[in-house]
Amino acid sequence: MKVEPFSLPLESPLETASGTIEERNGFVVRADHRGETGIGEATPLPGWTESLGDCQTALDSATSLRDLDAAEVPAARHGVATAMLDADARADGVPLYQWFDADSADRRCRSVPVNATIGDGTPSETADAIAEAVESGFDCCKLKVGARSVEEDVERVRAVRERVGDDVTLRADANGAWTRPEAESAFESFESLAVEYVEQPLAADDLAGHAALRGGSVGVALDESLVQKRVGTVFDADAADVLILKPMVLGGPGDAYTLAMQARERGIEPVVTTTVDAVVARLAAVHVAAAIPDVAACGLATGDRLARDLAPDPTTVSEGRISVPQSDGLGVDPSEVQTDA
Ligand SMILES: O=C(O)CCC(=O)c1ccccc1C(=O)O
Ligand SMILES: [Mg+2]
Repeated sequence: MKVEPFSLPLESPLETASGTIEERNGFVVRADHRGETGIGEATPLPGWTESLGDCQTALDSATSLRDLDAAEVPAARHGVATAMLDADARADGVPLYQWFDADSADRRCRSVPVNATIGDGTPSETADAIAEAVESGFDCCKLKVGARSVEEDVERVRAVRERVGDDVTLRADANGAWTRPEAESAFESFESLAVEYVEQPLAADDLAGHAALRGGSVGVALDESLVQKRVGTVFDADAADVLILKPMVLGGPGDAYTLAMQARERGIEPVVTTTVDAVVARLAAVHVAAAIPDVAACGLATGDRLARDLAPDPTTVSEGRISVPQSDGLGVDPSEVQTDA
């Protein structure tokens, strides 16, 4: 196994209620498996995964995937798991999304729907950013809330709704910022603004609070709660309409795919997102989404936030969809991946 560090600045930092993401540091992993060299990416995100140092330590000492615990070092595990899956899918001559479910291996998925991701900002900045996204083809936009008062966030969503009309699906992501009364007030206002769902309105450990918010027209999506709680506990709490699945946070593409299928069985809609990663991990997330039949719009259109990348991006985003590479494996040529770009 070969592990190389990289550091990539963001061209447009993402402002959220739990801080601003300004750069992404991680490791490219190359692993020989079944006669192929697969490529993976471990890009830890402080607060969501292990630290960069712990990720490096785990990668340096691991000899196989089994040495890497999804709950302890999810990003390191993601890096190795992705490299193995890339090699597996190459060895079997299929794009990675087809490799996840052998029973429907001839199902073609050429693109998946995506949402635009809009950070915090004033009402007019937010309306401008969403109008621009809609102009470039997105019909589903997610905006970050919770960094300012609920009144201001409601004003932002109202400004957006007035600007883009009723045909655009709007989602919000509070990143755990609200108290129960704040969330109740936001949900009440968001009903008339036709917000589809709110991601993580309350603190990650407040499953009962999330369960109590459900039942109206605004859905509850859990994201950070999956980091904090066992998935069985989340399912048992009946606290979510939607589960946000981040392969980097969950220990790899295979773990995320398995969770997506478990969610579907329970009537919970899976939504796959990146953690604003480099191209290798973004592709892994695209393949997870493509493996889910009729997947809802996913948070995969984050590539253009990076100022530079590890390799050319084979995907394109247009008309609110991201293309899915159809070549074997992830769809990136390992010889084109450079960590010193
Ligand atoms: O879901 C999206 O649209 C993009 C991904 C995203 O918002 C995100 C990116 C990095 C860290 C956390 C989050 C999040 O969903 O909270
Ligand atoms: Mg979220």
